[in-house]
Formats: sequence, C-alpha cells, structure tokens
Amino acid sequence: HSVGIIGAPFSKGQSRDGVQLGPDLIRAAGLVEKLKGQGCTVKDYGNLTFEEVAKDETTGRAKRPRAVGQANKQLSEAVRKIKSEGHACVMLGGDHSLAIGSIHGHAACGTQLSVVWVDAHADINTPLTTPTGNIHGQPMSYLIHELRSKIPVMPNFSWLKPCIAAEDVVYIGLRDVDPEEQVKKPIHLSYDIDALDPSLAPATGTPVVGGLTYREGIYITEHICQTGLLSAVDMVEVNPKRGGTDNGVRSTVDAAVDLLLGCFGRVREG
Ligand SMILES: N[C@](CCCC[B-](O)(O)O)(CCN1CCC(O)CC1)C(=O)O
Ligand SMILES: [Mn+2]
Ligand SMILES: [Mn+2]
Ligand SMILES: [Mn+2]
Repeated sequence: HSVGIIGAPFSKGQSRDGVQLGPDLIRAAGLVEKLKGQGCTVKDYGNLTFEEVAKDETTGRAKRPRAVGQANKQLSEAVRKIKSEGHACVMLGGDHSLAIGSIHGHAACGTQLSVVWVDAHADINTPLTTPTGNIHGQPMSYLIHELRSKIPVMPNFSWLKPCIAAEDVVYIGLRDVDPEEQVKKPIHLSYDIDALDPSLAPATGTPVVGGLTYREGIYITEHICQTGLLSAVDMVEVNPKRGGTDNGVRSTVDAAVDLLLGCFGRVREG
C-alpha cells in the first residue's frame, strides 16, 4: 500500500475545543512508523493551516459556515492532489465536517464512490433541519445528489457540488439519529433461513457453513422492529425434507418462528 497522510486540525464544525489536536496526537502515537513497519510506503503531507475567519454569521441554522466552507475547500484540493499522486489517502481530523472536503476531493479523481459511514450519528442534517447548528452533524447533506434542493446557498460553499448518490452510502453503528434525519420508507425484510448457521437451521436447500448465530439472527429482527417501519417480511427456504433428523427440522422451524416473533415485538430477556 502507498499511503498519503493529511492532517486537518479543524474544530469549527462543532463547539468543543480540542478536536483540532487529533492529527498530531495520532502521529505521535507512531502511525507513520507503524504503517511502514507493516510494509506500507508512507508520504506525510503534514497539516493544513486554516486562516481565522472574521464575522462568520450563521446561515439557516448552520454555524460558522465560512470557516467550515474554507477549510473544506482547502482539504478537497489536498485530498485530490494526494489521490492524483497515486496514494490511498488518510485524512486525520478534526471534526466530522471535514468529510465534506475529504469526500469531495476523493470524488474529484473521477470514479463514482461508495461511502461507508461508521458513526453513532447519521451526520445528514441539513442547514435547515440541524437541531444544534453544528456542521459536523450535516456533512452528508452537502455531498448527496438527492438532497441538493434542501441546501441553501452558504458563504464559502460555492465550490462544493454534491458528488455521492444516496444508494452508494451505507451506515454502520447508527444509534442516535435525529427525527429529521430519518428517511421514512417502509421496510420490506426478506429473510432466507439459510442466513442462519446450518447447526441451527439445517433444514434448508442450500446450507452454507459460517452462518449467523441465533443471537445475531434475532438481533436483526429486533432492530428492524424497533424502527417502527417494518411493513412486510419474507421468511423463506425452510425445507423439512432437508436437515436430516426430526430435531434438525424442528430447530429450523422454531428459528423461523422466533425470527418472525422478533420482527413483531418479541424481545429476549437479557
Ligand atoms: N445529530 C447531532 C449530533 C451530530 C454529531 C456529529 B458527529 O460527527 O459526531 O457524528 C445532534 C444529536 N442529538 C441532538 C439532540 C440531543 O438530545 C441528542 C443529540 C447534530 O448535532 O446534528
Ligand atoms: Mn460523525
Ligand atoms: Mn464527531
Ligand atoms: Mn458521531
């Protein structure tokens, strides 16, 4: 791997001091040496420097837009350069408003991106829906084509064009989504019993080792139930002619029933 590192000691996407210290802290913990130690070539492009911005008035509800827009313009250019020089880019923040520049700069190198957003939060408030005004809770709204009409003109944001399709985003770790961030679409859950491990659900046509445990399988249904959006469920591929023993068939059928109960409110104790 060839890795290019850029530090973005920026904190104006939110209001807590200290997050600007992240880049150098991560370096001091040996990131460059440890990457080299595992065979990477590493080029450290250092830290961006961000000019102070005077009279940064709130736009809509978004706070400090000039500072955030300017910093992300610089970051976009830096990430684009790192990508053009053939590296995988590591951006060290700084607060999450920096994803605006990082993803924009990455997308500028031409190929359509998919985004895996690992976060307790969806960070997809718009400047008009944000409950706090902090732009670190909004970056996705500026990047996604489908939300373009929801974004007002913002000072120092004119350089930014949406560059990601909503279908190319996946979230992992979400557990604190604001009401305005929830996309209200009914859920169709299509559950093939062979997702479960054959030790638990052997009575199915195409068993594959390494499947979900009972706990993992049920967890999915309980969480989908909690969204309140479940509108239809498929529970398929239970086959009593497979699975060998009566016990195997019984286990498979019981699992299918438990999964459906999980979809409609049954919660395990503990
Ligand atoms: N969704 C929040 C938090 C964003 C966090 C940004 B990060 O980059 O860390 O993902 C607001 C969260 N929420 C507001 C209402 C409160 O009662 C609970 C927290 C927002 O400020 O938009
Ligand atoms: Mn975030
Ligand atoms: Mn954050
Ligand atoms: Mn977060």
